[in-house]
Amino acid sequence: MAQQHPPRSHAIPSRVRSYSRAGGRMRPAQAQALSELGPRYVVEVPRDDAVRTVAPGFRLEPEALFGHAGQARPLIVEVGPGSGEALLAHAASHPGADHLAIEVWETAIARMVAAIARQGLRNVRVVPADAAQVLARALPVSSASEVWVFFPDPWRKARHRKRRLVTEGFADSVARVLRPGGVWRMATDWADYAWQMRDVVEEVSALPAGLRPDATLPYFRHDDAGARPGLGAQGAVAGDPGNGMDPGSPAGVIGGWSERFAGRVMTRFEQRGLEAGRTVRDLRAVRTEVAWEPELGASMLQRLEAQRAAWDAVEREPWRLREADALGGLRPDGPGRGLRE
Ligand SMILES: C[S@@+](CC[C@H](N)C(=O)[O-])C[C@H]1O[C@@H](n2cnc3c(N)ncnc32)[C@H](O)[C@@H]1O
Repeated sequence: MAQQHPPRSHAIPSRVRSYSRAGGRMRPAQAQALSELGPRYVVEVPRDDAVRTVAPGFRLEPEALFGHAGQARPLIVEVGPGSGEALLAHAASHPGADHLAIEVWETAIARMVAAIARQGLRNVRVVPADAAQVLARALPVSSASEVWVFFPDPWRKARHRKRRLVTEGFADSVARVLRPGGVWRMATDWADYAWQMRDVVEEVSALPAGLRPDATLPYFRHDDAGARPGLGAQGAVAGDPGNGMDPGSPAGVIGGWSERFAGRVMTRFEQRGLEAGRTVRDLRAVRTEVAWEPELGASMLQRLEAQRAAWDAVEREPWRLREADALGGLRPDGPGRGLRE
């Protein structure tokens, strides 16, 4: 069946900044690498009203960008790749695929372009902009085979949670750019963020948004399997309450974690989490072949908007908690249902 897309409006992507640094001081060698190599690898992005924003009318054309207009190739998009270790390793071993890094931090971009040039990679380009805006409007619909978000900034404090990148709105944009069958990969070392990611994917897939959680390790609603090593896929039987499994959650269909993505290179962010004794969790969601009915898209947006308004009201008037809970959606004070590590 031909893929149809809902007439969704992405006119107002989040202006909440998910990053703490974009500029900063660079070493002279990094500044030189950026000015010499930037024109070859870094996409020039017309700005909206601030640095790292994307002008509303700007459209990226991946095939033209990689110099093979009219010829579709796999496209891997990494959001916040830092210095690009994972993406560049993948690009080196997959010369037939294009790789797009969307990163805001200039120092990381400078390191990345130096590494691209050093390794002689011809299939990597860098977009220096807020990924929330790039995915929401600059990348074409159904253009990416994979979207990666590894170790996004955790924003631990409750009042900072709203800065987290992985939200329902972001998930909707990921669904927008993924091709049917395309894969969204995530990883984090923060338990409550992992649960937020899982909740987001579940929430968005409960609406007909075209993302399906693709979990291979079942989770336990009442006692976190992911936080208890040894209780992995082998330790649990789907739907068996005797195993502590939530009887209502068939393993591998809803929720849960994925095995570590083999293409994920160990970075200092993962290393730091492991050294601090945190559990690293991978998640995966797949873009379904769902055919969109215009009314479906509209009702989905309406529901999301109602949920957001309800949770906004709770901030002002905390006694509205029950009403907001009844509407569902993500609690802004951090889903993850109280999991601590
Ligand atoms: C904690 S680092 C992780 C880097 C890398 N993914 C890794 O696993 O090592 C998060 C990165 O995401 C970038 N980032 C945060 N928000 C972003 C956004 N909205 N658009 C693009 N990059 C973003 C930050 O600049 C930073 O480089």
